Amino acid sequence: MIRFEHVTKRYADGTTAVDGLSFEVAEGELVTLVGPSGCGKTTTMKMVNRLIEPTEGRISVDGDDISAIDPVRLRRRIGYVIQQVGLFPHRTILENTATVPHLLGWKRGKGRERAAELLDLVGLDPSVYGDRYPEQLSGGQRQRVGVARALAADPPVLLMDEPFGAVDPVVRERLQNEFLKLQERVRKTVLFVTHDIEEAVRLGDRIAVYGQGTIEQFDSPATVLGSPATPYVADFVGADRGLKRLSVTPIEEGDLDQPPVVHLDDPLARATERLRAEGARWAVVLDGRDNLHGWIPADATAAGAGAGDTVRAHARRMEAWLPVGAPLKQAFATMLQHDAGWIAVIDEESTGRFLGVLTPARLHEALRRSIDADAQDVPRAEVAVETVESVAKTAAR
Ligand SMILES: Nc1ncnc2c1ncn2[C@@H]1O[C@H](COP(=O)(O)OP(=O)(O)OP(=O)(O)O)[C@@H](O)[C@H]1O
Repeated sequence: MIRFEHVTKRYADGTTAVDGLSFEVAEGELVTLVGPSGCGKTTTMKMVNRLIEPTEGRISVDGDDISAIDPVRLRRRIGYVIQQVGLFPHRTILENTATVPHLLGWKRGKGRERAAELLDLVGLDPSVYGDRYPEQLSGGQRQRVGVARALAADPPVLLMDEPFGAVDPVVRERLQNEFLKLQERVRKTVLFVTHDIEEAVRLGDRIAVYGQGTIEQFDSPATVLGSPATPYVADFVGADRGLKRLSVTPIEEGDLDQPPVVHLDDPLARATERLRAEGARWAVVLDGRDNLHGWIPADATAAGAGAGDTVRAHARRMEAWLPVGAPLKQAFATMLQHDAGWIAVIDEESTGRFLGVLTPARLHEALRRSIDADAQDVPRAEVAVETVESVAKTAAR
């Protein structure tokens, strides 16, 4: 879909920012360009929408040589999201989002309708945020508007230059998760620039690791982490690649344990009796729709329970939970944050249906699974084997 053939960019002062670059991004693929500051990532990206012209070589989008396409027309086929978002301060969020449809000459109503749809898609209720101005939004919300605006005219290609670089790490991780879900639905061909290897491995179907103006390795995240092509890549990927593997390995349903489950309206005496009979120290508490409510200890009856009590009166809320598919790293961080021996895993934040619990032992197994799967592609000796204990030590340092 996007193809670079022997592309070089030399600036007027003689700086060679990009040197003989050749690579391809397939349709619907998300490729992250990662590397240290000044290695040529932004130059690469800006050549795709002709904000910068190459000195040599050829770039094509969907088979068309872009040097033959009028830059303004070209940019309308390509969504562009940057760190500074660049929203118009005196236009509402809805108007900002409808910028490209407006430029394309869509009827006002149709453009606004599309903008509202897109705001919804990035998790901003248009009836709440549509009439606000950019300064009335948080940094993370403004980034979402940037993504919505870039998608408004449904371009096949999306260029994203450090789009989540300016927000704090927690918001950043949330935006990354949301963007991955969105990408599953819209399947754009994406070039994504970042200097953060962790972001690169989390988001990319493939990663291009840049040296100085050249690509040192272009491969799947697992291969880049498990089998760096050069000492430079190994150094850039870093010694803590076991931790990064935690970032790219999702929690799967098969990783979960099934502890005893009770419901809010169950009689307390019966529930605790059952736990005692099963030798369990606690049970997960669900509401009437099988959504996670919390947990209850086996000795709840000892804590001054009345005869007619239900589980509801003694259940404790559960803060340590995650949706399935979240990275193991987040599970590990959640366990540490809540000082929890296990965390609950639910279907999706929106439905809340309880699926099971993840324990440290199961987390360890999941990590092994990821390493073993990877070892099929790369020599075993190359794979860093991390245990939960060693990861915990690294994290504690
Ligand atoms: N207009 C310009 N004139 C001269 N040199 C430039 C120009 N723009 C960029 N460069 C140089 O080209 C090289 C690549 O810059 P580029 O912005 O592509 O890097 P980058 O990898 O995106 O860096 P960062 O992560 O800091 O944004 C750098 O050495 C930079 O100083």
